[in-house]
Amino acid sequence: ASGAAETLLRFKSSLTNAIALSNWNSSVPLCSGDRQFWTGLICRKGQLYGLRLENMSLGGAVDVDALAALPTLRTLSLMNNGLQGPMPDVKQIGALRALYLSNNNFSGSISGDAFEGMGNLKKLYLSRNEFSGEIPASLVELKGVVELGLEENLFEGRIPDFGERDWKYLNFSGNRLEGPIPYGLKKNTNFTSFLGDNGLCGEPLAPCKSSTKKWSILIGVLSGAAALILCLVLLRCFLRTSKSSVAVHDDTKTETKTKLFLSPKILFKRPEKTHQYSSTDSDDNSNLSGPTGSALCFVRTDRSRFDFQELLAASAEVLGSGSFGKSYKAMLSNGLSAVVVKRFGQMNAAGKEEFYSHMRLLGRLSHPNLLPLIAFYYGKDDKLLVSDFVPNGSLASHLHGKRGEGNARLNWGKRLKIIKGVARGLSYLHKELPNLSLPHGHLKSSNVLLDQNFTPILSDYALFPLLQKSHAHHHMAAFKSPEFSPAHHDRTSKSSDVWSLGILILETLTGKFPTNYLRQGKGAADDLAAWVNAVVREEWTAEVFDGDLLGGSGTAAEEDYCDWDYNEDMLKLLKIGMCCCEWEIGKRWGLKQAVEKIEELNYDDDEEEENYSYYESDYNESFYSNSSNFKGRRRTRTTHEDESSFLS
Ligand SMILES: Nc1ncnc2c1ncn2[C@@H]1O[C@H](COP(=O)(O)OP(=O)(O)OP(=O)(O)O)[C@@H](O)[C@H]1O
Repeated sequence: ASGAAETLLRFKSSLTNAIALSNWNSSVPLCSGDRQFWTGLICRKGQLYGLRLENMSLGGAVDVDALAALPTLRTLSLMNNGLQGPMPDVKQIGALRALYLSNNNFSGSISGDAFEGMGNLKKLYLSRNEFSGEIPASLVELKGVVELGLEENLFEGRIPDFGERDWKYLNFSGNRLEGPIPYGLKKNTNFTSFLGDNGLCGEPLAPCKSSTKKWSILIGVLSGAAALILCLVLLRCFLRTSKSSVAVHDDTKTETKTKLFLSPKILFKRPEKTHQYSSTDSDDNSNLSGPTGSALCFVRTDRSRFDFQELLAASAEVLGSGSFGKSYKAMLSNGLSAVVVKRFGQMNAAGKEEFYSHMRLLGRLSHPNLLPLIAFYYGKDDKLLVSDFVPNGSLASHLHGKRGEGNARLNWGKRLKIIKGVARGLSYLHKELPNLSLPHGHLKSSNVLLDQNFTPILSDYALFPLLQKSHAHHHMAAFKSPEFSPAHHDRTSKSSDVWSLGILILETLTGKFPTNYLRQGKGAADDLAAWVNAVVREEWTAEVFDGDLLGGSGTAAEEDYCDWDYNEDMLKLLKIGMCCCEWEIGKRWGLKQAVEKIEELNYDDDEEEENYSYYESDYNESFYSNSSNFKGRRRTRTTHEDESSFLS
């Protein structure tokens, strides 16, 4: 084996879950001309030029010593994996031109000299890890770097002065940086590059307050606070003497307010209100007639408006980091409405005109099972989409999240209600957006939000035309369908949404997280649909259902299956799910058929469901006794007089 092959195998051995690299084999050459024989290699003129090991679910730490022994290596991408540990000592691979480590679990501070001597580096992406501490000083010395992605880490302190450059990409957003934005960074950047960094100021954000101004504000605040305290003391004395219970009530109020004020999650706070991106909203929709300025554009007439400054000034918390960027919940200053701002960093597939017209299209959609788009912001690198906050979590959090207070188990009634709503919302999208190849495209359980009544509300729909293709291919649910193969022609179609619906149904019935969400194209042995198929074929059908759904409390292994119960409609829904998950598109059900079949299923009123009245009223013994396909067993309940006859 060549030295490079041995070195690569050594590097591989430091990784965990390197299944995607199973064809790395020392008896096979690495490259021939520009062709590579090992997965993830980039070859140039018969030599190893780069490693592109993205989206492979790789874990473990990076063996930089091994990589340093590859003298021709110029580009290294380990993006979108689960790699851990501190920042790898990349200066050992001094000739690198591009380094992509985004979307991993790297953490800790990066030493100041981490990039010393890497004079060839042009692109550095460390986004969406947990790097902390200051931005390393050695980075500033690398004058060739024109693409720098540091967003969504925990960097703190000031942004160093990189001098003037023609930045092709620059992003510091979603960190804990503070202080003035250096002058040189104003060129080719806009404020989205700094969004979410509490404490940054200066162009393109609001101006920094001068220190004299700060002092006068401080003095003003202090004297105001002193006056307030005096008033409070007097008020308290007065209340004490009049009615003690009122004083107790006041204390509680003060405590709540303090907690809110001290919350570390205040992200959008900005010092003052004047920068060039203040809203240009008018009362009509004229700002949507074409791409005008950099403003928050409202797409609906039925919503009260707020301006960008209000959004920036809102208290906000991070809801989570998805495949496209972070989502923030922001409480508007009216104190009543909460909105969600989702930042998309890979949304440059459409030009500005096309983007605006797509937003207009989305703004016209209206259905009880769709999350309405309220407004958007169009920036060169980042786009922001604003929608309502939906208060009851997502289907994913209810199925797979922690059990406990506020996260009651989902009974059959709720699950069926959710699936029905999802089917209706999806069917509406297919009807209203006939020209889109993927009317939803990203249907999965974290994009099914639930309101207080467990009405499902679909989010992140119809975005495919806007997203960079390669990013969409890696992340969107439709591209996890069997008809998509990264290496071949993309055969996804509207039917891929049906496949996603099928997976969602199976996930909802089994309570299992579909590994399908993590992988592109054809699944393997752990494919949820394949698992369900196998279990049903083996007639262990009761085991397929989530224990919670059947009234059991533990996992399948812990349960006594004689205590389990399922009903005819659950089986019908299981079948619908399986028919939607057919690998062959020709055999797969169409959406219309799936929706019709789902609509035929019944559920009782939620309240009754909670009391298990379902089991009393809808129990269909003849189905169970006649069914030879399924081992139906009834949950042992003292109220069932006919228990023994069923089991015998
Ligand atoms: N409008 C909303 N109201 C309430 N929660 C929301 C809203 N939008 C998103 N969330 C929740 O915020 C979290 C992050 O959402 P986000 O859409 O960014 O990522 P995701 O759904 O996990 O992945 P993806 O980006 O692939 O859709 C998720 O738990 C999601 O359920």
